[in-house]
Amino acid sequence: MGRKRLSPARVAMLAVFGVLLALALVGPMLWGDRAAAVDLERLGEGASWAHPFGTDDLGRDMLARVLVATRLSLVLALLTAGLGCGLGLLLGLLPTVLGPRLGKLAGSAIGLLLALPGLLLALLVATITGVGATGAVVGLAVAIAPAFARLTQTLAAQVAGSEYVAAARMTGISLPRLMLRHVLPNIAPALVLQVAMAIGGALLALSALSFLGLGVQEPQYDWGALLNAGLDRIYVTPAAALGPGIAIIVAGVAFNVTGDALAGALAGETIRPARRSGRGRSRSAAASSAVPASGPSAAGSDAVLQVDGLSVTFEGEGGTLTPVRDVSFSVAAGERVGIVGESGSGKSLTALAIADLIEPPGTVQAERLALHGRDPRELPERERRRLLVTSLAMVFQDPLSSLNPVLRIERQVGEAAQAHLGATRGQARVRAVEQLRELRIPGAARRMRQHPHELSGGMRQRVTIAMGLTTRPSLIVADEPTTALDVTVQRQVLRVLRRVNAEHGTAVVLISHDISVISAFCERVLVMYAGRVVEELAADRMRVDAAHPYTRALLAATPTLDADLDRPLATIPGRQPALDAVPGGCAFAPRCAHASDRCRERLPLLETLGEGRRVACWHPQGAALPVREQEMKR
Ligand SMILES: Nc1ncnc2c1ncn2[C@@H]1O[C@H](COP(=O)(O)OP(=O)(O)OP(=O)(O)O)[C@@H](O)[C@H]1O
Repeated sequence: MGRKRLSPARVAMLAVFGVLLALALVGPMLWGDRAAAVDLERLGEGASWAHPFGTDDLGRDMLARVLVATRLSLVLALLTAGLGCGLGLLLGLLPTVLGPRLGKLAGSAIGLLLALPGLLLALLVATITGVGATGAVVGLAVAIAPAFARLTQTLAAQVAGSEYVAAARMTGISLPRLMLRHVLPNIAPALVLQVAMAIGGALLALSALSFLGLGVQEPQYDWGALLNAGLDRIYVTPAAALGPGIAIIVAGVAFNVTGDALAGALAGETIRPARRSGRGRSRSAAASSAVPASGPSAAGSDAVLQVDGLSVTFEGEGGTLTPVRDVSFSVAAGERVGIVGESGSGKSLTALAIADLIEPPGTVQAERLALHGRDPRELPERERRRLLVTSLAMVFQDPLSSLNPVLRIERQVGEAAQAHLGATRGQARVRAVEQLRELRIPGAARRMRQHPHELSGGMRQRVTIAMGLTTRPSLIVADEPTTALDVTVQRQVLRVLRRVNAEHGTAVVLISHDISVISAFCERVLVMYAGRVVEELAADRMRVDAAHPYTRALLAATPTLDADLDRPLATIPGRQPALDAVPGGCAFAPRCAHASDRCRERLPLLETLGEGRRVACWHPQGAALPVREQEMKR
């Protein structure tokens, strides 16, 4: 990324800002005596060579007083903005930190404070704390805080909902660390600009209060107090008011421009917009975790993952939606299982539920949801988090939004090792380089120093996989990991996953809407439709064994090497039912050529047809399959 050039106007304002800071530092030392020197022979004089801004009522040089007042004016403005923004920051982070219920309360409190007129609030507090500089600073700080809190709240909510924060949460890091490392750095550029504007605003407001006699009191003086003194004689000797007036305006603009430049520089260096998937909700990220060498025990089964009766529901204003219904499956150690289905069939929510990443108002119900035989929901919070973090790695669709834009690769890849294996920063770094090398990422040591935006899409995805593998996971759930990548890079990424599976025996659940990707990569496939698993079968037998009309339709819509190129590809007529209109019987019935009245009225259960083979259909196609009567279950 090329460095953006500053415009001449910005450079000039930055120079002015520097001059103001220098004046604040040395002004009172250089001109303090002259500013305090009373000259009874030159009372209230106009502009002259000796006194460019004239003199005040006691004959003191106005220019010297304006220069000396720079320090107090700036210090008070900085204090006000610092206090106000600090209060606002704490208040604004509360909704994110406190969780949904208490957070809502904190959000309402911010709304209430915002509704109060700022100036009234400032005057009220200033009256309580007493007229003077302290009262003005505290009063204005309280007035600034609510707006800053609302901005912080909005920005933090955006970042907290991002995939890289989900990824960081999967590493099990503590809340303060999550806020400090992942949330605050990403909202900083917008906040810096706001702080700079708050300083400029505070400068004006403090000057106004001093001008009204409510701010700085004699013998101290700031630009506002000088303006007050000069304004009395504005028609006689306008220069006396001009000096402090110009100082206030120039300083206000300089702060705003400097803040803007600083925010731009921060944003330019750190944040680039996340590439959206273009498929509704963009979801991608890498969440990482892994199993330690000892790993959780398989508790009498070699299933890495066991899911029984999993449903995900969302309570909304229009009622309850259940996008995932009664999903059951297991994954054995070292197995490669695919989940395929059209967009909206519930694949990703299934993955998120497994990783405990469903956010309220979503809820997860399951008879069993066990990793290595242990159901995280039955464990105390710390153990639950640790089991998840040390058993499961997730790789999502868009690698750019999976990675925290402000952190170097080394910090992100090493994070799980630091948080859960007790690795020091140095050890985590070594582990991270090893991991990148293991994934054959060229120039691993150099990559470690880079930020996500400096890597190509495929490289980023490999880094997100590396994040997940740092602590040797026994299961990787990869949700559309190649959808955002071009075909060549897709192949490289799948090859990486395949190698990890082969070399470390890591089980992989690969989620995709592309049945050809799934059948090429996986050993076993689950086909999902409208939130349910409708068929499970061996990947290499798909074209022979597929019994559900939906699976067959998906296959027919995928070109094969021996396909007749003159014939158009088959498409599946109709569309999946909306979540609030899933029919009572088989959800695929309205699109199915074989549907009967029974299909429309009664829900077919997922029946076991043999080892690793299940189908939920009243009229399974292909080889002689029994058509079973089943109980209706919704
Ligand atoms: N937070 C939510 N609130 C309500 N509905 C949701 C929420 N998240 C997802 N859904 C809905 O649940 C259904 C299943 O979503 P999911 O993302 O699991 O589908 P998917 O099969 O992974 O599709 P895609 O590949 O497009 O992501 C969709 O209709 C989706 O709109």
